[in-house]
Amino acid sequence: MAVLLGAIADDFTGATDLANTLVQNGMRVAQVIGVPDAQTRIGQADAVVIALKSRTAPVAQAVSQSLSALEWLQERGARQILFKYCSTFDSTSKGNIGPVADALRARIDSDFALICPAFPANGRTIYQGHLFVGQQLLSDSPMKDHPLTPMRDASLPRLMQAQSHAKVGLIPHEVVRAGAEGIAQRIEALRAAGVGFGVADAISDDDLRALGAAIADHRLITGGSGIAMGLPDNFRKAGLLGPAQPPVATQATGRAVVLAGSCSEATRRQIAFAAQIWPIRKLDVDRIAAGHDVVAETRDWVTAQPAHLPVLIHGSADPKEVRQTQRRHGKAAAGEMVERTLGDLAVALRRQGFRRFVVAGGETSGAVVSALGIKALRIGPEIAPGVPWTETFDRDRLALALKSGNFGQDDFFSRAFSQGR
Ligand SMILES: Nc1ncnc2c1ncn2[C@@H]1O[C@H](COP(=O)(O)OP(=O)(O)OP(=O)(O)O)[C@@H](O)[C@H]1O
Ligand SMILES: O=C(O)[C@@H](O)C(=O)CO
Repeated sequence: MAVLLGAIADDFTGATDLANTLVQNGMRVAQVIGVPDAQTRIGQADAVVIALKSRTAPVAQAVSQSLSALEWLQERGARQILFKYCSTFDSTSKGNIGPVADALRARIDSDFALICPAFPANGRTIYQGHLFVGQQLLSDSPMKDHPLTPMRDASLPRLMQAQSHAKVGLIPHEVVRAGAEGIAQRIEALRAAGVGFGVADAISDDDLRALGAAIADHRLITGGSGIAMGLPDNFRKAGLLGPAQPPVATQATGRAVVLAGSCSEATRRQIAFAAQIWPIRKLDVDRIAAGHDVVAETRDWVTAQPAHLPVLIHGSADPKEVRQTQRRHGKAAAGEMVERTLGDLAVALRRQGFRRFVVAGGETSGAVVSALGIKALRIGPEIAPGVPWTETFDRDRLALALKSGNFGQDDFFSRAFSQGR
């Protein structure tokens, strides 16, 4: 059976977020890690989400990986392609959202694509082209201090225009609110004016569903997981998608660990909460840089903890400390050292019988999932908006929850291990 929707996600937590939305809206979804090869089995899937680690990769690499992913999806007959990026539009003036979207648009030969990172359930809304995080403009939110992609502007048309060769326009809320027909007319007008990308305002799930209905025949869509909400219904209306199946709980049993690399405010609050109930340990970036075997030291510390409790290991630090660490070691190197250490730790802990992993942060999830050699994930029940449990297909099952840095309640980690499966 051909794939209906093919998605290319620029990080791993973003991929599970999107896969979760599609599962919640009744699609069978396979999430694959990296561009699949001929051997990758995806089972019976209505949608395939390819998780890349391209958000902060060099531009040329992000573009070429995304085009390879596109080719694989097109070979499987995908009717519609969704380029999934972060609901906080994580990028720099060089990219990678603009260059990847430009390249996909050219390859698909689509003259117009939507830009809509809105995710109202997690407080990301768009009004007059400005992205809000809760009550704050993106540029006033904690995203201004992100270790890799600090967001210092909230205007999506301006952010996109700096990265893309195409003309960028706006579909304002008054049009979106009026429904799918008006949205389609506005898109036609933008197209006629030579606009290649249209930022769509959206402040509610109803807005996202109206947008979804208006873009049923678009071959390329770009946005956050929210814009995917209305897409399964388009396939259902066209008689291509069967009735919804509820997600199946994960089966993995074994010790539980949280590996956190995200430095977001939400993750730091979640770590502080977990510190009251579980053993937790912070990685020392200077010791990693000095060549100490921090993986072995941390693994030995884990072994000494009570086996019935989850443990939490984090690189995460507040913005001031992150800045100081970056000054000492360089921005990319500091991030890479923490990611590599957490990835190697995941491998060491799997050898010690750990089977349930919560990973905080998109880049961090990329590092951990790659180190564990995971090729594909099945999507299980939702723990919090945008974060499902997932499970590997192998006989020696691992359950993983890949948590976007900013997502989840303060007690997310304990919720995940107690109720999420
Ligand atoms: N103490 C630290 N000093 C410098 N960099 C750090 C430190 N701790 C973590 N990092 C790095 O910060 C980056 C955090 O990015 P990551 O994508 O994992 O989280 P996030 O951006 O909050 O999550 P998401 O992408 O899901 O929104 C990683 O590269 C991580 O290695
Ligand atoms: O859209 C989001 O906020 C998340 O899915 C994500 O991409 C975090 O890395």
